[in-house]
Amino acid sequence: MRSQAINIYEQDPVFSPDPTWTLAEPRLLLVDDEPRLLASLKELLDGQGYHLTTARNGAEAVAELGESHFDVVLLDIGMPDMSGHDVMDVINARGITTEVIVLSGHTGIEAAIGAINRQAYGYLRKPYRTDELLALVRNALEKRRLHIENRNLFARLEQSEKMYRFLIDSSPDIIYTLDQSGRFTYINRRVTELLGFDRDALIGADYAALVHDDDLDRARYVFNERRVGERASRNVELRLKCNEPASSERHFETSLRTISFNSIGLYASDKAPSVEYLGTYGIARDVTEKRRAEELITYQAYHDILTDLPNRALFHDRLELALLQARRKEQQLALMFIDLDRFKIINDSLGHLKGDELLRQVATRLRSCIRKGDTLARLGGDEFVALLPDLEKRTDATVVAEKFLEALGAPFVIDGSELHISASIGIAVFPEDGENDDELVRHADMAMYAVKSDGKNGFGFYDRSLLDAAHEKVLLEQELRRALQRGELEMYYQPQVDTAAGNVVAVEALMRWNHPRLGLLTPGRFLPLAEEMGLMVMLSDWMVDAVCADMQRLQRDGYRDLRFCINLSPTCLGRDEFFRKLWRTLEERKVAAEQLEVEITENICIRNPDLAIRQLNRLTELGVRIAIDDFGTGYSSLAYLQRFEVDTLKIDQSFVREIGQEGGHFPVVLAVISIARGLGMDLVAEGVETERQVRYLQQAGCRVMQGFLFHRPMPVRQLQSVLAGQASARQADVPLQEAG
Ligand SMILES: Nc1nc2c(ncn2[C@@H]2O[C@H](COP(=O)(O)O[C@H]3[C@@H](O)[C@H](n4cnc5c(=O)[nH]c(N)nc54)O[C@@H]3COP(=O)(O)O)[C@@H](O)[C@H]2O)c(=O)[nH]1
Repeated sequence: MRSQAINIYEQDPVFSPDPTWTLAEPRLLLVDDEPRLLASLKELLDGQGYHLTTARNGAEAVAELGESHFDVVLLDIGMPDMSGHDVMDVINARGITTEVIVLSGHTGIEAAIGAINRQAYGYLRKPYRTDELLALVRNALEKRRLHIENRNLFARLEQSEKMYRFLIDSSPDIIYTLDQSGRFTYINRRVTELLGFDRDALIGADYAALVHDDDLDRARYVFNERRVGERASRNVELRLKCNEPASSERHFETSLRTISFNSIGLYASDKAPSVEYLGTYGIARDVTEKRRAEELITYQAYHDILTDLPNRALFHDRLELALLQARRKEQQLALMFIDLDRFKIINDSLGHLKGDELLRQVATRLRSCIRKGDTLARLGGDEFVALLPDLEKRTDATVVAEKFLEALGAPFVIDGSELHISASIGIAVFPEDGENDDELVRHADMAMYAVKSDGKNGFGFYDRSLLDAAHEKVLLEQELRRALQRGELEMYYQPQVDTAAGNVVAVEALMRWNHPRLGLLTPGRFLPLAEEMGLMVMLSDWMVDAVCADMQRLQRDGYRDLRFCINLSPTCLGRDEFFRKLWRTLEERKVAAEQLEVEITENICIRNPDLAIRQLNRLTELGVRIAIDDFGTGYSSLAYLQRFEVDTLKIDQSFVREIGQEGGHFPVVLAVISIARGLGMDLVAEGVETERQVRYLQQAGCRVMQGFLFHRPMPVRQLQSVLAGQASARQADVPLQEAG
């Protein structure tokens, strides 16, 4: 509500009430050049309740009239300097409001005519009768009183009219009246401010000049409203045209405003409305901003703010509708679940602002691949869905999926740097792969996961076998929860061999699940599930216990220098509790922290490098060694390697696997070896499977190796025999190479 302090009296002095317009003590001016007559006149009027002022000639009278206000002037005509007529001319010329009674010694008619022509109230010839004079003065004062009352009444009327106009014109609403044929008879100033129309030009114009063509039908009821009271039109919203005042061309409609109308019929009499219908009176309130705000809220409720794509809610609405139509027309429709590969890593390493920019660019590219009737929505994070109604055949979805992958294939430029990203797309087609909204989404999601676990960057359709896999997953989840209590988990150990000395210097602890139904499962089958289910902390705690127990056992066997390497998930490293647990267990088992090495991957520093570095330093303080696993495959900055103590670099199996042909050159392997040397770290090559690899690595300067060529991961009992065999072989001086 706008408020504005306006003094309407200031705008027009006519409406100021005159404080002198009161007859409490009437003011009389007595003018005569004959001092004796002036004195007797004064004496005559004294004691009558008047305020008397005297003037001895015309000039004095004019001066008094200029200074004070008088209700009645008793004026002599024949004065030497200035006649009574001259004084009256001054009174008339200056617009002085007073009543003049002429007192004349002249006997001729001219003096009387002159006085009457100058609007004298009365004329008395000298000598006059006292009672006659007093009566004339009283009558003049009565006329004066009536005049004052009239003026005050008029001023009040003018004032209230002005107040009414002011209120109507400063109303935030458009207020109007129409005649019986729908033509404006009145409209307030607000119409100009709001719609840009000249209000005078609108008077006499048909209301239709203002109304948007599409709303004319509804407008008819509002603008021809004959009803009054409760039944009259209330809060009817119409769109009104706006006039563009600045344009030199006659550009009539430039935009629209939404206006809410309340209107009633206007009748000549309040009492009998049906008798004489005059037209319609209405108040129209601008609700455009309210409407826009509501529209924005609705838009935001159904759209993803980052990409401007439909969100989950709108997507489900559209899917429901599309399904209704597809059922009715017996058509197919495709639902595609699009999930970006490795987005989390990119987002964590580059920061969320760049991640957001990437998502925006991805959305733009995906949108460019679909047709008008299709819907692309963002469900959240890096998950998009596409809905393709009117699908002629299943393979049409293939074309769109290929387009999506191709569109994402070109590099993205974010802040001047090039970025590559791919996507895994799962497709479910109605009615074959799902009958309803929920089923289709679930099945497309399953198909997408299948693509992910099949190497990502591709697309695949849902089929029943995926459902079996999903059931299997649910089953596995339940079994994993029970695996710990049932003692089905077991630690295996894979030796790391110093190929120059020929002995096992360390073992990597690798978890196994002796699954009652599926046999021995490697971590790839159940650790991601455990991570997803939030069981990782529990499993890690169990692993630390189990490894420390085995360390103690082997220590008792005499292997005090054997190093045990454990894999640690970032989820565990972030917990303070883990350190207490590790320290307590090492204490209880009486094994040296220096015998333990924690393998982490480079990515551990991506999400929260400061926390990771703090925690790694705590491990070092405990005496535990740190190894970087899969070095060279992740996303790390060498700068991080200098912020905590790294004891060992492990050359990743993928690099070792490349060492194929004899005499070849494998620069990544050489680079990792020289980094380790340069930073004074130990080196382990993992995944060594061939003699050729051993030779190359040895020549390049890497002595310690781990791989199937030497040993596969094994249970602790088997490890004990390997170590025992190694000890006796050394005694017999037999070269170390496992037989099986
Ligand atoms: N947080 C935890 N993670 C764990 C734990 N135990 C294991 N893991 C992680 O699982 C990854 C896979 O382990 P696994 O399936 O046991 O595979 C290891 C070896 O069996 C395999 N390997 C070793 N030598 C060879 C070889 O010559 N060829 C070949 N194809 N594979 C080989 O490599 C895995 C060990 O590699 P790495 O860890 O990179 O040294 C495992 O990598 C852990 O990340 C656990 O208790 N907690």
